[in-house]
Amino acid sequence: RSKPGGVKGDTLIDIGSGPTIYQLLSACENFKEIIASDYTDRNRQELEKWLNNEPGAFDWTPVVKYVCELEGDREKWAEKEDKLRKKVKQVLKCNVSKSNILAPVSLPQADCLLSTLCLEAACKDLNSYRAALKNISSLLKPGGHLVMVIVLKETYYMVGQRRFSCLYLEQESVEEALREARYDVQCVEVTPNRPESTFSDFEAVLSLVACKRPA
Ligand SMILES: C[S@@+](CC[C@H](N)C(=O)[O-])C[C@H]1O[C@@H](n2cnc3c(N)ncnc32)[C@H](O)[C@@H]1O
Repeated sequence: RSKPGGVKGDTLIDIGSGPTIYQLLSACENFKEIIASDYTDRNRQELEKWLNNEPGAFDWTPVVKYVCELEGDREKWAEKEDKLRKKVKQVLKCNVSKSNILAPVSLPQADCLLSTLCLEAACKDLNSYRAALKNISSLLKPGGHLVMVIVLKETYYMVGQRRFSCLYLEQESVEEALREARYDVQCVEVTPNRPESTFSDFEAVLSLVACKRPA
Protein backbone atom coordinates (compact mmCIF):
# COMPACT_ATOMS: atom_id res chain seq x y z
CA ARG A 1 0.00 0.00 0.00
CA SER A 2 1.16 3.56 -0.53
CA LYS A 3 0.42 5.65 2.52
CA PRO A 4 0.06 9.36 1.77
CA GLY A 5 3.29 10.78 3.08
CA GLY A 6 6.57 12.03 1.73
CA VAL A 7 5.93 12.05 -2.00
CA LYS A 8 3.91 15.17 -2.89
CA GLY A 9 3.62 17.79 -5.60
CA ASP A 10 1.47 19.43 -8.24
CA THR A 11 1.42 16.83 -11.00
CA LEU A 12 1.62 13.08 -11.22
CA ILE A 13 1.68 11.04 -14.42
CA ASP A 14 0.63 7.40 -14.19
CA ILE A 15 2.25 5.33 -16.93
CA GLY A 16 0.45 2.25 -18.23
CA SER A 17 -2.60 2.81 -16.02
CA GLY A 18 -4.50 -0.04 -17.63
CA PRO A 19 -8.21 -0.03 -16.82
CA THR A 20 -7.49 0.36 -13.08
CA ILE A 21 -7.65 3.16 -10.52
CA TYR A 22 -6.46 1.42 -7.32
CA GLN A 23 -2.95 2.80 -7.81
CA LEU A 24 -4.25 6.40 -7.82
CA LEU A 25 -6.33 6.25 -4.64
CA SER A 26 -3.64 7.34 -2.20
CA ALA A 27 -1.82 9.44 -4.80
CA CYS A 28 -4.86 11.69 -5.25
CA GLU A 29 -4.40 12.96 -1.67
CA ASN A 30 -0.92 14.27 -2.46
CA PHE A 31 -1.14 15.73 -5.97
CA LYS A 32 -3.26 18.49 -7.49
CA GLU A 33 -3.46 16.95 -10.97
CA ILE A 34 -3.14 13.42 -12.24
CA ILE A 35 -2.64 12.33 -15.84
CA ALA A 36 -3.38 8.70 -16.60
CA SER A 37 -2.10 6.89 -19.70
CA ASP A 38 -2.17 3.56 -21.46
CA TYR A 39 -1.27 1.92 -24.74
CA THR A 40 -4.61 0.30 -25.51
CA ASP A 41 -7.81 2.09 -26.50
CA ARG A 42 -9.89 -0.46 -24.57
CA ASN A 43 -8.08 0.20 -21.30
CA ARG A 44 -8.34 3.96 -21.71
CA GLN A 45 -12.06 3.67 -22.53
CA GLU A 46 -12.67 1.52 -19.45
CA LEU A 47 -10.85 4.04 -17.28
CA GLU A 48 -12.84 6.94 -18.78
CA LYS A 49 -16.04 5.02 -18.08
CA TRP A 50 -15.24 4.90 -14.36
CA LEU A 51 -14.01 8.50 -14.30
CA ASN A 52 -17.25 9.67 -15.93
CA ASN A 53 -19.32 7.49 -13.61
CA GLU A 54 -20.98 5.85 -16.61
CA PRO A 55 -23.35 2.90 -16.36
CA GLY A 56 -21.48 -0.39 -16.69
CA ALA A 57 -18.25 1.00 -15.24
CA PHE A 58 -16.29 -1.39 -13.03
CA ASP A 59 -17.27 -1.15 -9.37
CA TRP A 60 -14.13 -0.18 -7.45
CA THR A 61 -16.05 0.57 -4.23
CA PRO A 62 -14.70 -2.36 -2.15
CA VAL A 63 -11.13 -1.37 -3.06
CA VAL A 64 -11.77 2.33 -2.40
CA LYS A 65 -13.26 1.47 1.02
CA TYR A 66 -10.26 -0.71 1.85
CA VAL A 67 -7.79 2.03 0.92
CA CYS A 68 -9.78 4.57 2.98
CA GLU A 69 -9.65 2.16 5.90
CA LEU A 70 -5.86 1.86 5.57
CA GLU A 71 -5.67 5.66 5.50
CA GLY A 72 -7.75 5.86 8.69
CA ASP A 73 -11.40 6.41 7.72
CA ARG A 74 -13.37 3.84 5.71
CA GLU A 75 -16.39 6.17 5.60
CA LYS A 76 -14.59 8.64 3.34
CA TRP A 77 -14.83 6.34 0.29
CA ALA A 78 -17.42 8.37 -1.66
CA GLU A 79 -15.49 11.58 -1.01
CA LYS A 80 -12.32 9.89 -2.27
CA GLU A 81 -14.02 8.67 -5.44
CA ASP A 82 -15.19 12.23 -6.13
CA LYS A 83 -11.76 13.62 -5.42
CA LEU A 84 -10.04 11.16 -7.75
CA ARG A 85 -12.57 11.82 -10.53
CA LYS A 86 -11.83 15.54 -10.27
CA LYS A 87 -8.07 15.16 -10.10
CA VAL A 88 -7.58 12.98 -13.18
CA LYS A 89 -7.41 15.65 -15.88
CA GLN A 90 -6.51 13.54 -18.91
CA VAL A 91 -6.26 9.94 -20.04
CA LEU A 92 -3.64 9.82 -22.78
CA LYS A 93 -2.35 7.28 -25.26
CA CYS A 94 1.17 6.21 -24.33
CA ASN A 95 3.85 3.91 -25.65
CA VAL A 96 6.84 3.39 -23.36
CA SER A 97 8.88 2.11 -26.31
CA LYS A 98 8.92 5.53 -27.95
CA SER A 99 11.28 8.31 -26.94
CA ASN A 100 8.33 10.71 -26.67
CA ILE A 101 5.99 8.28 -24.95
CA LEU A 102 2.91 10.54 -25.12
CA ALA A 103 3.39 11.70 -28.74
CA PRO A 104 1.81 13.73 -30.26
CA VAL A 105 1.03 15.29 -26.84
CA SER A 106 3.87 16.93 -24.98
CA LEU A 107 3.56 17.83 -21.31
CA PRO A 108 5.66 19.82 -18.86
CA GLN A 109 7.81 17.57 -16.67
CA ALA A 110 5.86 16.22 -13.68
CA ASP A 111 6.72 16.11 -9.97
CA CYS A 112 6.07 12.39 -9.85
CA LEU A 113 5.78 9.39 -12.16
CA LEU A 114 3.87 6.33 -11.08
CA SER A 115 4.00 3.04 -12.92
CA THR A 116 2.53 -0.21 -11.66
CA LEU A 117 3.07 -3.54 -13.41
CA CYS A 118 3.58 -1.86 -16.77
CA LEU A 119 7.16 -1.96 -18.04
CA GLU A 120 7.58 -5.70 -17.42
CA ALA A 121 4.39 -6.28 -19.44
CA ALA A 122 5.45 -3.87 -22.21
CA CYS A 123 9.11 -4.83 -22.73
CA LYS A 124 10.40 -8.01 -24.34
CA ASP A 125 13.94 -7.95 -22.93
CA LEU A 126 16.16 -6.14 -20.46
CA ASN A 127 17.55 -3.77 -23.09
CA SER A 128 14.09 -2.54 -24.04
CA TYR A 129 13.22 -2.33 -20.30
CA ARG A 130 16.24 -0.05 -19.71
CA ALA A 131 15.31 2.05 -22.75
CA ALA A 132 11.67 2.32 -21.59
CA LEU A 133 12.81 3.49 -18.16
CA LYS A 134 14.82 6.27 -19.84
CA ASN A 135 11.88 7.12 -22.12
CA ILE A 136 9.45 7.55 -19.22
CA SER A 137 12.03 9.53 -17.24
CA SER A 138 12.00 12.36 -19.73
CA LEU A 139 8.55 13.23 -18.31
CA LEU A 140 9.93 13.71 -14.78
CA LYS A 141 11.51 16.84 -13.30
CA PRO A 142 15.05 16.43 -11.96
CA GLY A 143 14.60 15.88 -8.20
CA GLY A 144 11.15 14.38 -8.84
CA HIS A 145 10.04 10.94 -7.66
CA LEU A 146 9.40 7.73 -9.55
CA VAL A 147 7.10 5.31 -7.73
CA MET A 148 6.99 1.80 -9.15
CA VAL A 149 5.36 -1.50 -8.39
CA ILE A 150 7.11 -4.32 -10.23
CA VAL A 151 6.59 -8.08 -10.33
CA LEU A 152 9.78 -10.10 -9.90
CA LYS A 153 10.55 -13.36 -11.70
CA GLU A 154 7.23 -13.49 -13.50
CA THR A 155 6.93 -15.11 -16.93
CA TYR A 156 3.13 -14.98 -17.40
CA TYR A 157 -0.11 -13.69 -15.87
CA MET A 158 -3.72 -14.59 -16.59
CA VAL A 159 -6.61 -12.19 -17.15
CA GLY A 160 -9.65 -14.47 -17.22
CA GLN A 161 -8.77 -17.19 -19.76
CA ARG A 162 -6.15 -15.06 -21.53
CA ARG A 163 -2.48 -15.55 -20.85
CA PHE A 164 -0.07 -12.58 -21.11
CA SER A 165 3.69 -12.93 -21.15
CA CYS A 166 5.91 -10.89 -18.89
CA LEU A 167 9.59 -9.98 -18.78
CA TYR A 168 11.42 -12.03 -16.11
CA LEU A 169 13.05 -9.46 -13.81
CA GLU A 170 15.32 -9.78 -10.81
CA GLN A 171 15.56 -7.04 -8.19
CA GLU A 172 19.24 -6.43 -9.01
CA SER A 173 18.51 -5.83 -12.72
CA VAL A 174 15.76 -3.34 -11.83
CA GLU A 175 18.02 -1.45 -9.44
CA GLU A 176 20.84 -1.40 -11.97
CA ALA A 177 18.51 -0.10 -14.70
CA LEU A 178 17.38 2.65 -12.29
CA ARG A 179 20.97 3.65 -11.52
CA GLU A 180 21.75 3.74 -15.24
CA ALA A 181 18.70 5.99 -15.78
CA ARG A 182 20.12 8.36 -13.08
CA TYR A 183 17.87 7.49 -10.15
CA ASP A 184 18.69 7.13 -6.46
CA VAL A 185 16.48 4.46 -4.95
CA GLN A 186 15.14 5.79 -1.65
CA CYS A 187 12.82 3.10 -0.46
CA VAL A 188 12.28 -0.56 -1.40
CA GLU A 189 9.81 -3.14 -0.16
CA VAL A 190 9.63 -6.76 -1.34
CA THR A 191 6.40 -8.69 -0.73
CA PRO A 192 6.58 -12.44 -1.50
CA ASN A 193 3.81 -14.02 -3.57
CA ARG A 194 1.43 -16.47 -1.92
CA PRO A 195 2.44 -20.01 -2.90
CA GLU A 196 -1.14 -20.94 -3.85
CA SER A 197 -1.61 -18.19 -6.44
CA THR A 198 -2.48 -19.58 -9.88
CA PHE A 199 -3.09 -16.46 -11.99
CA SER A 200 0.64 -15.82 -12.35
CA ASP A 201 4.05 -17.33 -11.55
CA PHE A 202 5.65 -14.21 -10.04
CA GLU A 203 7.90 -14.67 -7.03
CA ALA A 204 7.46 -11.30 -5.33
CA VAL A 205 6.27 -7.74 -5.74
CA LEU A 206 8.87 -5.00 -5.54
CA SER A 207 7.57 -1.56 -4.53
CA LEU A 208 9.99 1.32 -4.71
CA VAL A 209 10.43 5.06 -4.58
CA ALA A 210 13.36 6.57 -6.49
CA CYS A 211 14.50 10.15 -6.97
CA LYS A 212 15.71 11.47 -10.34
CA ARG A 213 19.15 13.03 -9.96
CA PRO A 214 19.54 16.63 -11.03
CA ALA A 215 21.04 16.92 -14.54
C1 LIG B 1 -0.43 -5.67 -16.16
S1 LIG B 1 -1.16 -4.23 -16.85
C2 LIG B 1 -0.98 -3.08 -15.50
C3 LIG B 1 -2.09 -2.09 -15.45
C4 LIG B 1 -2.18 -1.24 -14.18
N1 LIG B 1 -1.08 -0.27 -14.10
C5 LIG B 1 -2.22 -2.09 -12.94
O1 LIG B 1 -1.44 -1.83 -12.03
O2 LIG B 1 -3.06 -2.98 -12.84
C6 LIG B 1 0.05 -3.71 -18.02
C7 LIG B 1 -0.37 -2.49 -18.80
O3 LIG B 1 0.70 -2.07 -19.65
C8 LIG B 1 0.12 -1.55 -20.82
N2 LIG B 1 1.13 -1.57 -21.89
C9 LIG B 1 1.56 -2.61 -22.63
N3 LIG B 1 2.47 -2.20 -23.53
C10 LIG B 1 2.63 -0.87 -23.35
C11 LIG B 1 3.43 0.12 -23.97
N4 LIG B 1 4.27 -0.17 -24.97
N5 LIG B 1 3.34 1.40 -23.52
C12 LIG B 1 2.50 1.71 -22.50
N6 LIG B 1 1.71 0.81 -21.86
C13 LIG B 1 1.77 -0.46 -22.28
C14 LIG B 1 -1.03 -2.49 -21.10
O4 LIG B 1 -1.97 -1.92 -22.00
C15 LIG B 1 -1.56 -2.73 -19.70
O5 LIG B 1 -2.58 -1.81 -19.38
